Amino acid sequence: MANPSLELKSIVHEYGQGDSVLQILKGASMKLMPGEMVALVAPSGTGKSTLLQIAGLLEKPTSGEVFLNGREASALDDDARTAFRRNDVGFVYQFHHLLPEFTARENVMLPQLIAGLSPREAAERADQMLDYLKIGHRADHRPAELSGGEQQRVAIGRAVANAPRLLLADEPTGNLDPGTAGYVFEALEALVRQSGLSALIATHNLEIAARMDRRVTLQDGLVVDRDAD
Ligand SMILES: Nc1ncnc2c1ncn2[C@@H]1O[C@H](COP(=O)(O)OP(=O)(O)OP(=O)(O)O)[C@@H](O)[C@H]1O
Repeated sequence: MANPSLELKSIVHEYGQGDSVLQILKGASMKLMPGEMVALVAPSGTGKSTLLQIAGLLEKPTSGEVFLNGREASALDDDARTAFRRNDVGFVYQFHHLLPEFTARENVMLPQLIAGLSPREAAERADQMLDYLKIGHRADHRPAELSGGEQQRVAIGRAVANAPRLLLADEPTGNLDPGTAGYVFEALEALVRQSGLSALIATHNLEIAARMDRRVTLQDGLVVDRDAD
């Protein structure tokens, strides 16, 4: 059987020190299988962003293990973690974080250039990606010239430009009106389904969550199946 794209084992995470320690995750475990799209739906402050940051190797857990594609990643040194993150994980956030001085195409090219592709290859792939996300006609525009939904589609294109195996998204439609949110999620979903990557997506939008393969929540610092109730 294939390795999970992501496996979290008994993740504990604390913020603060001494008397002010706040234990947010208390032994959270979950698996995400290749091609699976899972919604993380939980109240504000329960640790969704923390969990995503740990899964994407942006934050080291206080204890516990993170496996990406079957490889234990939490024990790697900083350089190896960075390489792993760059090659295997794509991130989408609530706010697009596009670089304002670059065009849509250049924003999607950037991670590919960092990964070593030639400018010509990176531009070709960026254009394909933007076409796929139905914003090819906006490739030469800067983020400030794009609508919120268009900006977020560029951010999705950038996240998957290096063909990661895992996509982590933290409220990717949280900043959009409901109609635009649905449209942007459709583009994200089509891309995930077509490329076979796995996605863990934190969202407060229950309609969007309903369209994923399954839903989990965070309860008392643990990951719990949300479809059971
Ligand atoms: N760097 C930090 N230092 C101290 N406490 C933190 C830090 N980051 C997060 N927290 C606290 O940890 C808890 C969980 O935060 P987190 O951002 O993971 O929650 P969330 O479920 O993503 O919330 P939201 O839905 O509001 O984004 C919160 O109480 C938050 O205040």
